[in-house]
Amino acid sequence: MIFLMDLQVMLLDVVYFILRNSLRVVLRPRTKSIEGELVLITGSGGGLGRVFAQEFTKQGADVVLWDINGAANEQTAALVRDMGGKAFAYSVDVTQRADVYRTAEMVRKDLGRDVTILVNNAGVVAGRRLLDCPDEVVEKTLKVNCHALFWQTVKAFLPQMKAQNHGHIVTIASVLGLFSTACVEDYCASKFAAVGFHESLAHELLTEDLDGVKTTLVCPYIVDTGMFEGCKIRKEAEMILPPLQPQYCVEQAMNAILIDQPLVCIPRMTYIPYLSRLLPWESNSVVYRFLGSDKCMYPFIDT
Ligand SMILES: NC(=O)C1=CN([C@@H]2O[C@H](COP(=O)(O)OP(=O)(O)OC[C@H]3O[C@@H](n4cnc5c(N)ncnc54)[C@H](OP(=O)(O)O)[C@@H]3O)[C@@H](O)[C@H]2O)C=CC1
Ligand SMILES: CC1=C(/C=C/C(C)=C/C=C/C(C)=C/C=O)C(C)(C)CCC1
Repeated sequence: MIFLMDLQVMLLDVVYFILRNSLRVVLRPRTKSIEGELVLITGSGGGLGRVFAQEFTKQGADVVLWDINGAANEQTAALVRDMGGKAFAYSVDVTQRADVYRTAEMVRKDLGRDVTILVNNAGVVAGRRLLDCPDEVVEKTLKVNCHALFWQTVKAFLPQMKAQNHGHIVTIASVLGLFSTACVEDYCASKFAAVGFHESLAHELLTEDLDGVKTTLVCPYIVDTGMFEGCKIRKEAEMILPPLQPQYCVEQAMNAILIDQPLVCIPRMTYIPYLSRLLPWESNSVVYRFLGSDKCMYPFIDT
């Protein structure tokens, strides 16, 4: 009897969430205020990280900026201060566990408060054919894009968020963490791992009833930051699915964060190849070939 009642409640919940999320496409839900929150952004020295710093500042949050490139990071901090915001820049190599823990402690001491929003954004890609790629380069991709998530999130900042049942963990993964293509083995492996890490953590928080600690997984398509310079699909397909502008990508991610959306693929059209993973492998391959997405990385790895 209890089983049947649980089943009924579960089915009603499933339908409710499908309807709610479909409605969210047309009716924008209320966004939360993050004024005064302390946001830590990794990889803030350029690309998406820099735009995130500016967008969080516009929302009234203070930003802690972590990047391996001290000079570039200081430039981001200066841009934030020009906007009237508060920025605190630290040079950190997120692959170095000890460096991460030491800097996390320094942030706590310097600012006297805890990070409440963590944006795991730093990322790298080898950009070489697997057999031409030195082991250390493969290892670096996995360390930056995946291992670092453990040090930053679990060890350095999550304990305080859990203790206060307040916070938000944002993982900047990629559509290449949901489906793959040729010649980016290091990157896909690391981003699929990042997605797995993020989702498992999100489940863990839910099972512990820590509903004040939110999670958002961001999966963008190609963004024009230079990281994937040259990556291209078929011309005709590119007219429908052009590379994203960094500003647009970050605005979409911010919308998702501010409404506590658990997953966002940018643009929405990229949910389609994610779902089509259920089709036979061969069917997907012919679609890839037709769209030129099987060899989309060739111009990138050859540059
Ligand atoms: N660009 C794209 O097409 C897409 C990107 N993404 C993801 O978005 C995120 C941001 O990418 P994007 O802005 O394009 O990349 P960028 O290369 O422009 O920026 C990444 C930043 O991370 C820094 N960084 C690299 N390694 C470390 C490290 N060990 N410790 C600290 N900081 C480090 C880089 O410093 P330095 O420059 O000195 O290396 C750089 O400032 C990444 O996770 C990426 O995988 C997702 C989908 C598409
Ligand atoms: C594979 C594939 C596609 C192309 C994807 C590309 C080109 C993704 C590039 C992503 C990047 C560069 C992510 C960085 O993190 C389509 C056309 C969507 C549809 C079919 C499957």
